[in-house]
Amino acid sequence: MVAPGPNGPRFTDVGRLVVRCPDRPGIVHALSGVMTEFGANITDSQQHSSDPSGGIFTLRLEFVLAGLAGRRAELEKRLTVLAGEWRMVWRLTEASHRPTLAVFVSRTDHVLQELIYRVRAGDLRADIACVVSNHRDLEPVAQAAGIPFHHVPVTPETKGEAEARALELVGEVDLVVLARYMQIVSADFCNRFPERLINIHHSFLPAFVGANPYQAAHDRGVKLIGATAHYVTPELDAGPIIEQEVARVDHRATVEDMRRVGRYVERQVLAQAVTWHVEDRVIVEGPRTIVFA
Ligand SMILES: Nc1nc2c(c(=O)[nH]1)N[C@@H](CN(C=O)c1ccc(C(=O)N[C@@H](CCC(=O)O)C(=O)O)cc1)CN2
Repeated sequence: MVAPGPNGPRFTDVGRLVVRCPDRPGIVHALSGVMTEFGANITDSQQHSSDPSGGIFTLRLEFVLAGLAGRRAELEKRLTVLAGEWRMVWRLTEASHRPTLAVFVSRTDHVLQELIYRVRAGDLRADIACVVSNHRDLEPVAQAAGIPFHHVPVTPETKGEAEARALELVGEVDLVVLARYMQIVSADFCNRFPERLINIHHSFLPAFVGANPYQAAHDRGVKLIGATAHYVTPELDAGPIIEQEVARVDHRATVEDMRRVGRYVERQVLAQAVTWHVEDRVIVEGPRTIVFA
């Protein structure tokens, strides 16, 4: 990230462009040519070709363009022309935009607390618009942080209505985070936030899918536990993985020991995934992601 500041560019002049298209020679030249046309200075560029013999090309540019907001429409018009020529899918964002998050929780607070801390510290450039929970345990946490808290109880019989109520309360946000929210969400919920719904699963996927992975890990006698942040799909814990981490345990670890050690892994993994997402560093390619960290 370009370091804005007294000697750096104005934050409002920093833009990001993410591009995906069929891979062929000349793409980088064409894109950098457009940047040059507008007098934009490319400050960071990362790219990936899925197959050297011709697959999918993915690129992420950071650039500085004086008066970006006022020239955005003109730049988007030019990129639209280029996209037609190269069959590109593209996304342009202004680094000064602070994405809004809705965070869904149940009873455990460590992941929510991590997000609140990182927003307050300025490490996560986003704003938590609301917290939604099927329990009231974490209402004091949200209130202490000045974040609206919505209690939406869920029972097997009322799951559909509860989800509709939650979505109505959330409204339009940039990203929804399931921060140890212990409810399986519907396909409709997933489709409302395509590639904008992130879950933290408390195991090193694909191991131990489901609601109680630490018990399953203990029963299996693992020597490593872990956490996985992934985009949410209707299939449980099977969405594209964004970030993972593991921690060592041994024969002395109880299930509670695993939960305690795992909490520190979960909070780090989820916060890193959300940070990369809001910085436009994660691109979904089929069942996997490309992360331009
Ligand atoms: N559609 C999806 N929904 C959710 C996913 C997902 O990948 N796709 N991840 C889960 C999180 N999770 C594990 O990380 C998880 C949460 C809950 C359950 C579960 O069986 N819940 C029961 C109710 C349990 C209860 O009431 O205490 C259920 O929903 O019927 C499994 C895995 C979040 N949602």
